[in-house]
Parts: sequence; structure tokens; C-alpha cells
Amino acid sequence: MSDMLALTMGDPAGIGPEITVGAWRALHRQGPGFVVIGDPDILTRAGGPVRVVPDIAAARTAFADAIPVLPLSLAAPVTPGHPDSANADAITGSIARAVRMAQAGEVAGVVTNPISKVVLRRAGFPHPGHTEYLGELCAAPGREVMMLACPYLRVVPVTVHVALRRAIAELDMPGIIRATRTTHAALRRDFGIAAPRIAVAGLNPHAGEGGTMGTEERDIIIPAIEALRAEGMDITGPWPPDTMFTPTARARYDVAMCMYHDQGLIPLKTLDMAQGVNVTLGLPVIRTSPDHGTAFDIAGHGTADPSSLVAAMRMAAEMAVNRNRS
Ligand SMILES: NC(=O)C1=CN([C@@H]2O[C@H](COP(=O)(O)OP(=O)(O)OC[C@H]3O[C@@H](n4cnc5c(N)ncnc54)[C@H](O)[C@@H]3O)[C@@H](O)[C@H]2O)C=CC1
Ligand SMILES: NCC(=O)COP(=O)(O)O
Repeated sequence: MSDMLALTMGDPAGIGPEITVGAWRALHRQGPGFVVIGDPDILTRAGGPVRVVPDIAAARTAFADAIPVLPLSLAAPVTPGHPDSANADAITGSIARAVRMAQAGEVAGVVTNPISKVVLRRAGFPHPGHTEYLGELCAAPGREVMMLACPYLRVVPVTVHVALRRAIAELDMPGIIRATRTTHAALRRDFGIAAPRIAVAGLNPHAGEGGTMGTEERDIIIPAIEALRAEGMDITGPWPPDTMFTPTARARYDVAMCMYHDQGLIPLKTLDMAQGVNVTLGLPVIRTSPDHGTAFDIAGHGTADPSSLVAAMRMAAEMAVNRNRS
């Protein structure tokens, strides 16, 4: 099994280049090692010692001394903080190449730098984000599940990048069951949790208060929980969302299945944005990323914290070891 990871360039006008340099500084002695698929000049400008390499073997050799880069050309010059949709093909091309390398076994996993969804959308990119694009690249559309994890909490949003009104309308029993089965299997295979304890959030205040504050719990969430329990899962809920993230409540579960994006991501990022990692479950390739975005407001200032990218690298390497073992 390869011990190297592929790191995508992300949006070159965001903080990706500087956190890449910061992550290399944190990891170049002990690893995990990584190779960047991106523009070497942008990384040099961000302060990194950079070495252009022809392949993964050369990248492994170079990693202790410099950031190894498999070069990729940009269509437009880069000004930090000012993204340009002209670079969309290079940004998505970096992701596609990283996935091909993982599929070929050249790298143990893919770590992605942040992209801007709106910048890619303007260039015609049809996906809401990496997660769905990865499903397509792995020929497994619809199998991908987003999870965010930090040392204190794991959350899976059952509905993801849709307007809140649509998330509520689209919430259904098959969606909850699919996301929970994928999460259960991934916690066993990639995270070494033999019998995952799963907590399911309600959608409405007080988890519907017996149907007086909403009926989704009664009609959708409870039937899904009962079906999953019948499969043998250790699963509880629906829990009132306002109290299920307290320290006492969190001690009772390994993952919280959340009904919409912000229900899970707000507690996670509030608890520990610096160590938060975004993981894609359910795919044949391992993929992690920092939990934050492109941070255009501080790009090029030299103040971006690389901790989340470092945590993403470490988590991808640990997942690869667990997956290999299982
Ligand atoms: N995995 C990915 O590719 C992700 C991409 N995004 C995209 O990023 C873009 C910007 O999203 P926002 O909501 O503004 O979130 P953001 O995470 O980029 O920024 C939110 C705030 O946190 C700060 N921040 C973020 N990362 C930081 C770091 N490493 N060090 C220091 N400060 C940091 C920023 O300066 C900003 O004030 C959007 O287009 C969004 O779609 C957002 C999340 C994940
Ligand atoms: N809020 C999480 C996020 O935006 C990451 O999305 P993705 O690009 O990993 O699909």
C-alpha cells in the first residue's frame, strides 16, 4: 500500500497555497507524506520550498526537503483573494487526477484543498461540491456521504448543500437509511469502531414534541430509526437537536446523524474548527479535507491556520491503515 497522499490545489486564490506550505512544515519530518497536484509557482509565492517531480516515487524521495508537485497549468494569473472562474478546469482537473492516482493505488488517499462552489458553478461545474463530484469520479454517484469529525464530535448531514426549505422537503426515510448504513459501515471499516453508537437528531424543536411542533419525527425519522434498529444497529433518537451536543449527550454516541447541513456543522465548527476534518464516506477511495473554506478574506495575508489541513492529512493516513487492516 502506498504511504503517500495526493493533495489537490483547491482554489489558488484562496488560502490553499499557504496552508499547504504550513502543512508541509508540520509534516515533512514525520509524515504522512503528500504530493501536490497544482501550480508550483503559486506554492513558491506562498513561501514553500517546492520541487517539481515526475511521479510518486520522486515525490516520496523529495518530501523531506521540499513540497513535491506534479505540475498543472493555470489558465489565468492568480491574485490572492480574487478568484477567477477561468481556472475552474485546472481546479477540477487536480481533483480528477488525485482520484485517478488513488484508484490506481499510487497514493493511499486524496486530501482536497478548499474550492469555491460559486466560482466553479459560474464555469459550468454541475456539482454542489467535492463530495458529489467524487461520487461521479468513482462511478458511484449517490453513494457518497459527507461526515465532519473533530476530536469531540462526528456529524453526518443527511441533506447537504440545498436551501433549507428544500432540505426539509427532501428529507425522507430512504435518505436517512442510506446515509446511516453508509456511516455505520465506514465507522467500522475506516475508523476501527466495532459497534458504532448512532444518535439521530430530530428536525423540529423538541424533536416535534409528540407531533405538536412538526410531524417529520413521527412520519419519517422514527420509522427510519426502527428499520435500522431491526438491522441490528445501536441507534437512538430522534433527539431534541438543542441538547444533543452537550458534553454529557456526546459521550453517549460515536456519530450524530443530522437532518440538515447547519444542524451538524454549527456545533462541530464551534467546538473545534481548527481540528475539524471533512470526510467523504461510502467511496472506494479515501478522501478528507479541512473543514473550512477558501477564506478569500485572508488569502495572501499569511495568517491562515494550517491545523485543519494537517488534521485531514493525519486522518486520511489513519483511515488508510484501518481500511487496509479490515
Ligand atoms: N471543502 C471545501 O472545499 C469547502 C469550501 N467552502 C467554500 O469556501 C468559500 C468561503 O466559505 P465561507 O463560508 O466564507 O467559509 P470559510 O471557512 O472560507 O471562512 C469563514 C471564516 O473563517 C476564517 N477561516 C477559515 N479558514 C481559516 C483558517 N485556516 N485560518 C484562519 N481563518 C480561517 C475566514 O477567514 C472567514 O473569516 C465558499 O465558496 C464555500 O463554498 C466552504 C467549506 C468547505
Ligand atoms: N460545508 C462543507 C463543504 O462545503 C464541503 O463540501 P465538499 O466540497 O467537501 O463537498
